[in-house]
Amino acid sequence: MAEIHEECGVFGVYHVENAAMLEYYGLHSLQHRGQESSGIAVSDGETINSYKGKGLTVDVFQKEKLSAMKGNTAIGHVRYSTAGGQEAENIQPIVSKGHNGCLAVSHNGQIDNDVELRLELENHGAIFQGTGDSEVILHQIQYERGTLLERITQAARKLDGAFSFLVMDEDRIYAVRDRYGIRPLSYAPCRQGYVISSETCAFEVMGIYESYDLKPGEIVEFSKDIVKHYQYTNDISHHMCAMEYIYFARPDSVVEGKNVHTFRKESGAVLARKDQDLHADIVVGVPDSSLSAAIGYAEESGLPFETGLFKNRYVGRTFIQPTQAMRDQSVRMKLSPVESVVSGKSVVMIDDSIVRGTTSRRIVQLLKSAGAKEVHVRIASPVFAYPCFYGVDTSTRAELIGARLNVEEICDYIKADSLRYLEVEDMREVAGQIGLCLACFDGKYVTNLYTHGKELED
Ligand SMILES: O=P(O)(O)OC[C@H]1O[C@H](OP(=O)(O)OP(=O)(O)O)[C@H](O)[C@@H]1O
Ligand SMILES: NC(=O)CC[C@H](N)C(=O)O
Ligand code: SF4
Ligand SMILES: [Mg+2]
Repeated sequence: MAEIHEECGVFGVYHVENAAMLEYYGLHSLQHRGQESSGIAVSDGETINSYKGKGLTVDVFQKEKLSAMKGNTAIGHVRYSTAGGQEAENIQPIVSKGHNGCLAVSHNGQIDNDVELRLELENHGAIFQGTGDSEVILHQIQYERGTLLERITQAARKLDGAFSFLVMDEDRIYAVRDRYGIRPLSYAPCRQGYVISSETCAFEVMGIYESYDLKPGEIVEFSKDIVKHYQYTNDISHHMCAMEYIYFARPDSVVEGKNVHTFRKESGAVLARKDQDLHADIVVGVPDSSLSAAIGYAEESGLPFETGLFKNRYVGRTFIQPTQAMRDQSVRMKLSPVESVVSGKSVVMIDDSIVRGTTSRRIVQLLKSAGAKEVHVRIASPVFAYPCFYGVDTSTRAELIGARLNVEEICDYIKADSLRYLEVEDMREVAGQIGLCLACFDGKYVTNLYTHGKELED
């Protein structure tokens, strides 16, 4: 794979009038998790209708479309593909119409034994529409026997990897989380029903401030206006994706009880404590995802937090651009130094991560060309050296600068006066009781990688 992408977002609405409209607002709040495609499936109690398309939620859905999608139960999805391409067949929710009714599935994460399960299902006669891993979830549920809950339970036990997914039939929604707790999934009461979301920021826009997280290995059933909890396995662990806190999630989201902005601020404070001997004038964060960490660094060090970089909000996330030339151009279009702020100053520049080094290298150059005397780069995460197999579309190991160069060499490459990262142990300290997946930093994958493991050799 040649790109790094973000993740997907899932959102469900159970038993709320005009579910499609609420679903739209939910997906819009999760847009930062995936911008490739957007889709909504609505149940009117008798059948499931879906509509999906490429692009942002606001572009795919118009008011007329949403008003025509009648029903009070819905699931939706915003996607960044990690398995299977961007073709229409892979856009979610994936819907099936079988002899026993309709089913729709929305998935965030990555099924790592997808190749093995797909082969087995095909050998039993399954005909897949697309090439993605998420369709395996739907087929596996259809393949099992018993009630829908029994079929989901059996399927969840066979799926390995990272998954937070929603399954909807004509009158129920099931929310399911993998046994390792890698991807977030929360739910909250909403009017006479419930809403379910990858991130809690989607609840806040609905005026909902109290929500609950699914536990690893849990299935939560929303039916007959009540919530029922089932544990499909007791073989569980807690490995919440550290990158959710570092980069992906919105700062106003609460993940596993911890606010993302607070996590980032505390990470910045840890960086500052390691810099007792550094004499600098100002702290500048790379907008937007590093601003919380920069505020934390400034507070801890006593240095002023300054807006030394201005971001043009209409340029998307840069590390999703397919070629290096496009990435370079995007960083240039996106960020401008504020000369009057940085000129003649020794700057501590905080970013959340270095992936290929494009952003840091360009920004150091921008700050220096605007007159910065020194630029000390501080990264609020450890060295990113291993690809992710859990729902984040990363480069091959060779494309990650942290896999090829040591910290001193990276510092030379980005032409900084000094460079410091956080350590894996620092992330654990900030997370406290919350168990983290840190595999992209330490290479300690929490699951078997099956056929995907060979990508580590690329
Ligand atoms: O080393 P690189 O390959 O350049 O990637 C690292 C950069 O990519 C991300 O920002 P991005 O510009 O994607 O999005 P953001 O505006 O949300 O921070 C991240 O926050 C780093 O700034
Ligand atoms: N980023 C994600 O969570 C993507 C989900 C799924 N693996 C897909 O490619 O559609
Ligand atoms: S490998 Fe990294 S990005 Fe992937 S789930 Fe683990 S912490 Fe998150
Ligand atoms: Mg950034």
